[in-house]
Amino acid sequence: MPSADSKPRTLYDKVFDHHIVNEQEDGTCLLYIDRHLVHEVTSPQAFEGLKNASRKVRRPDCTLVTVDHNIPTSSRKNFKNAADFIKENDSRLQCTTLEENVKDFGLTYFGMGDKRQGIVHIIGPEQGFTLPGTTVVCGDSHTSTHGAFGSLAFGIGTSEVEHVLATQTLLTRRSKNMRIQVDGELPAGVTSKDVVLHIIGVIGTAGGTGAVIEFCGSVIRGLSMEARMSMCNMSIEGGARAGMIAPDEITFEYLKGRPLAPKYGSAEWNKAVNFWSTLKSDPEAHFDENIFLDGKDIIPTISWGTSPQDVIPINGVVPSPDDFEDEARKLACKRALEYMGLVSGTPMKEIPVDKVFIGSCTNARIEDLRAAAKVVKGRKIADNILRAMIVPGSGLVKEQAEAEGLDKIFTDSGFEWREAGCSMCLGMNPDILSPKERCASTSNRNFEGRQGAQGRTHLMSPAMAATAAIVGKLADVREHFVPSPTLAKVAPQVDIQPEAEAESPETEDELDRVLDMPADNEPHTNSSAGGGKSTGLPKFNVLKGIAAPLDRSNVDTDAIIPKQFLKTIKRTGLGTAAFYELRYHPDGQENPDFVLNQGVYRNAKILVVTGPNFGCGSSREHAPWALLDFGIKCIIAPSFADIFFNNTFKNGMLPVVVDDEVALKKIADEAHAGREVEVDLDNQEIKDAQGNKIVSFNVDSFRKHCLVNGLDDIGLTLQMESKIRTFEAQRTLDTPWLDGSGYLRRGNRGATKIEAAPVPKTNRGDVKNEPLEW
Ligand SMILES: CC(C)[C@H](C(=O)O)[C@@H](O)C(=O)O
Ligand code: SF4
Repeated sequence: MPSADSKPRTLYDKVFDHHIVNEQEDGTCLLYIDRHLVHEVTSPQAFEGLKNASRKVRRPDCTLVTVDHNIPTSSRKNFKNAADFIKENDSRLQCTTLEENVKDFGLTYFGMGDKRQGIVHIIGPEQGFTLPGTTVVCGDSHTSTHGAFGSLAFGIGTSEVEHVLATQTLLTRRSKNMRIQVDGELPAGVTSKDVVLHIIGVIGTAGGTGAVIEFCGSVIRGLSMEARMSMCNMSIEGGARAGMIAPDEITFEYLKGRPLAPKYGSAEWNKAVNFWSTLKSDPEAHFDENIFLDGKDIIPTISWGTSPQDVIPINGVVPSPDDFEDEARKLACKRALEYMGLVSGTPMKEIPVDKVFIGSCTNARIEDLRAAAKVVKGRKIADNILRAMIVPGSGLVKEQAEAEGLDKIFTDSGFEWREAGCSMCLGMNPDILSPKERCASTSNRNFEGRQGAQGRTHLMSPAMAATAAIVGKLADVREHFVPSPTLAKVAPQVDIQPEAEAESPETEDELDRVLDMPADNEPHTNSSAGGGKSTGLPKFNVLKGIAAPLDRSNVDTDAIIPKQFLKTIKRTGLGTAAFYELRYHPDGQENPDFVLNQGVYRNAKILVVTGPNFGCGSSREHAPWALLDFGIKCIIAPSFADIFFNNTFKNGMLPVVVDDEVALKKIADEAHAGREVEVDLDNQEIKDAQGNKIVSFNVDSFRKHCLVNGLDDIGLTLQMESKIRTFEAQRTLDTPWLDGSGYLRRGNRGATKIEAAPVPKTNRGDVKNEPLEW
């Protein structure tokens, strides 16, 4: 718990240090994970890996599972089971596979028949599963949401999901510290969504790369928990590994009475609050980067383009490529305007809207629905609006909203009142935009095709989306409706009080009791030798081959592999899906202009990207899987988004950062000329076809060691068993409330019973012996 020395530390440093199980000389840390959230899209391959290696889930009591991305949001009045209810074959298969896995591994699951089901980042906080000072992970980039509680919460890829399931730890490195301080006060009508969109406009989508952001200042302190969650949620859109806010009275108030939080008023609660109150940055703590903003300068903000950094105040005009100095930004602006069907100079408020979506893990909490309902109450949506949807973030949010009569307000004004799920945020279910439809959306990503092929997304706050629905155009909530204080400052606390099943200890004596350990009161240990073996990886030493040039910046993982291909339960066969929207025209014909459709590049082994921030956006490991299946084993770029970067190593691929412009140009010239390039990992050099060195590159020594020896890091981590056990024993003493309680207790009492669904066969390779060595 206490730091090794008394150097002033940031909130992030404190939580990180508190969870180190082991630290290697090169800075690779084995971090203990307190909370693991799981959903259907990024878990099937992880569970399959466990099964192939005969491994168990180490801490079922620290794992919570739900379905959210694929499920329909139509009425569940006649719901019996997922297998009958979900009409699309691949979506159904992914959900029933999850249900099978939940049963096989004895995990707590909120399925579609359970009102606690919802978007994974809504239900974690709602249940009190997310607690201050914890490490929280999920195979989902918006895990950053949970940082609003002062937890260190970040998205991981599927290989890392498997690692956490098997070991309850993760191999990671320290991030930089970035502080974003928003002081002063927000003008009326401005919400936390406007603040975070404004911030992303300031720092850019790569601004937080390699860093954890701490949001602070009087504006942040004045926000409700829900508003704080919306902000931390979108730290990933600013490129950060995570976003954090120091816990305070508002946090503790929110946690009171939550089923999985320590019982309010108990000795355990008091002990927890004492600990949580220490979780703040020391006054002298060092931040690698500081951004200071004044709340009064922020006005309702919306996006105009196809990246979350393309934002503008609602009273602005559509920008022109000439507004940007940087060549890459000029090009990106031109392309975005074409895609969005916008003309430079058009006032934003003159742009008509076709559809309105109020939902997603950013803005589908009760407070968001209240803010939208205030705007639409007694008014009708405009005639030109083809469809307006409200998708509550969870069954409990829906129930609460209905108890307050919000559903009636929405349906009276012409909105559809849906069931909980991710819905049109990414359109993995039937809720999608048609080509060229323009949507006012409270979600977090406006990438090309995000809400439906050729759909056009404008990001904004719930009050602004509701205003757009009534006006029929993008509109300023402040001009149309008298702003209420709830839009500006602290909104009322959430009233949701799900039936508590927790039996928190009442006395100090009970504090050393572990409530929810597996039957034998021990974690489910996976051995590193004998019983648990996993697939090794092919070795990576020297790779020589054709390099395909890609002259783009901020290539997002939605572009590398669109959502429709995420419904697979396999890791292989995704090569045809790589860059799908760029490689194929809407009629299915190849686009001859895209590099991977041209001559020698069809056999490229290396991708040379000349713009920064490759792989930003979602955590989908399907992105490296698709590239690998296409034949690409190495990507060279000036910079990468953090999660994508990690995911490539886990698949025996090598991402190489070349930020020297001259060297990168030389490599790109070789690629453009169709000549081979050699990536020599042993010597850490990139060479031309003749073997002449172009540039040296850096790589973490542990990662290199794993790549050149083809090592699987789960096997390596399992050798740390005694250290993990020692850590867990100390954790039980220091923070006993983190050992599962309530419905997470032994035997999963309280969790929904799952009907068996057959597990289809998949084609992951056979288990074979792996080399084990740190
Ligand atoms: C499916 C999942 C991997 C993805 C993410 O990581 O963000 C999704 O939630 C998204 O919003 O694109
Ligand atoms: S960003 Fe959208 S798709 Fe991703 S978890 Fe949140 S609601 Fe679901």
